[in-house]
Amino acid sequence: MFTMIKRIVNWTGSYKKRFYWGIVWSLLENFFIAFPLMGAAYVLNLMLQDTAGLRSLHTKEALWALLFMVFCVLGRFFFSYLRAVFQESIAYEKTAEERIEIGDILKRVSLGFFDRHKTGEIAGTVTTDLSALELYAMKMTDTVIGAYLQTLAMILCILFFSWKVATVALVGVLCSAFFQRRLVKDSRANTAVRQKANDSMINATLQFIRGITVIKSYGRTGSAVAELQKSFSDQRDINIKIENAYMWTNGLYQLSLKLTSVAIAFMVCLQTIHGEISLPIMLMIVIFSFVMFARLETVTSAAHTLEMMRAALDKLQTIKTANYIDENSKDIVLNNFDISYQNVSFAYDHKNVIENVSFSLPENSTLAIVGRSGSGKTTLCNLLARFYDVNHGSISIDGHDIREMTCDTLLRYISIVFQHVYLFHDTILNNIRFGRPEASMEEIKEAAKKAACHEFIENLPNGYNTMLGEGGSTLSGGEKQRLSIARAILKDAPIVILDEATASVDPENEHLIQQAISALVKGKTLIVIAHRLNTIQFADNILVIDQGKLVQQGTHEQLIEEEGIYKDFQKILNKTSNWQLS
Ligand SMILES: Nc1ncnc2c1ncn2[C@@H]1O[C@H](COP(=O)(O)OP(=O)(O)OP(=O)(O)O)[C@@H](O)[C@H]1O
Repeated sequence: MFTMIKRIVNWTGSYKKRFYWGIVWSLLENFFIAFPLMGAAYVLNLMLQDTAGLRSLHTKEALWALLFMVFCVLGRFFFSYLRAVFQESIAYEKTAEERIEIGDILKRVSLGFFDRHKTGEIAGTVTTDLSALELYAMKMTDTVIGAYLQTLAMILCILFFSWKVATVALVGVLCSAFFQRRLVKDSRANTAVRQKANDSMINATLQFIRGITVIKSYGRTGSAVAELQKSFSDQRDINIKIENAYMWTNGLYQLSLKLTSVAIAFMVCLQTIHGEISLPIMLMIVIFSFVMFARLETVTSAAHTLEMMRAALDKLQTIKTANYIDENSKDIVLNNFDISYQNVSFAYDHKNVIENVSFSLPENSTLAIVGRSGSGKTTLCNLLARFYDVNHGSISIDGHDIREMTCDTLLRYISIVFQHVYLFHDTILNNIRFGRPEASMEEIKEAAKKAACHEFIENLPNGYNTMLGEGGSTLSGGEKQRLSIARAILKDAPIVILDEATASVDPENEHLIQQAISALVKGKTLIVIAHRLNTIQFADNILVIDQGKLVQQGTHEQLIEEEGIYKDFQKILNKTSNWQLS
């Protein structure tokens, strides 16, 4: 438990000093809880002496005692307030910083990171885990530290009157610590399982929501819901298992503290009978014995919650220690946009996908990449955008290896239109503006006109301020595609990567999209992943990729004369005008 507290303290980073000051205020607060009891014992002592006729109790003495108690109550609230001011907002401030930092990190890691860590896992860290830290990190550490400080303050007060009773109290606390350690051990073992069940539940839920159209269209609602329900019941089972384990050990812990209270009361009675301590002191210590463990009794639940946070901190650590893809890169100003791939090889984990590919693409020219589905076309483009880094060879622009450039710099020069368009749950205006946040309304409308989407946007009830569903779900495929092209036109980057995706739209939309694409690529260095040969016949250079290898290259006229994949594709195209390569 204390290692966990140490971890949380380290996690607070620059707020550590405030946390330590909080402990000082907490200690003082606890002394001010113990002092009134001592004051009450003192007054009681005087009253008993008065009753026994040994000395008379003066009103002045009673007033002073009353004043002292009021002072203690005020002191307690003052230090409690100071502790709250110093400590309580730390977790909120820290988690806000963490969320911003994670956003930054996720922007700079390779896409391979997202292959290794599921979306649910990352979403769980940013939402559930950080929320748990936000809500409980400070509260639980305060509960534990406060409880031990209060017990320490009370034992020190008892020590002032009887070292024997103080020793009994100390031994009792040490015994209870044994059960508390056991509880922490159980919690630690179960937390990892619970965390896994939690991530699986988030993943299953996300998958269910994302795949809802496929699930419905295949009539698999029953089995999909069953899978979702399984993740919910796994989560329930592990929670019940944790609670059961907790109940027993916690029961023993509470019992040890109660027995210690009884032992203290017994001990103090014996000492009173033997005349070692007076009756008022005995009463004070008996009161102490039942109050001193009140906060300590809540420690197990705090320790349990703290252990739950261990997994959250572990997951946070995994994200925070992820390698930036552009760790040692810098901002480079490019003067031209000649692109060159030299002996490029790449593997996802251990699966070779690109093998020794070399080609060059002069500025302002058009390169088309064709090949069967899964041949590596998208991967070749992803390497240019540094979504992944090459394993061997190099890619350069204007003679600079792209690994020397930060992703932000590199991506300033590149616009990508993906085959699967993603639009944000935001207004149409902001979705287009994403290409260039500082763009004016006129520039946005101009880009929309070029991308042949101004008209349909204007016809919407709220025009450019229309809110889109998540992923652009409220628009047709063709409309989404044109909006994404408007976004790229607005960005006006000198290099354009186009995952050509007009195959699945109707002829009218195809015409509009082609019109939008022509506006986008004018005067740019263009790489187009061609799904249909008839759209790339005018490319300056065509690469034919087969199983990650560059097997042919040349113009359409040259390739059509050669025996090979390209000619075969052309034959198929001639046979059926609707044929798709991928
Ligand atoms: N993130 C990934 N992790 C592991 N393997 C991947 C990943 N992405 C793609 N692959 C594999 O790499 C190979 C090349 O994929 P890529 O998407 O580059 O092909 P493609 O030619 O663009 O295909 P398509 O035309 O169907 O889009 C495929 O075998 C694919 O299964």
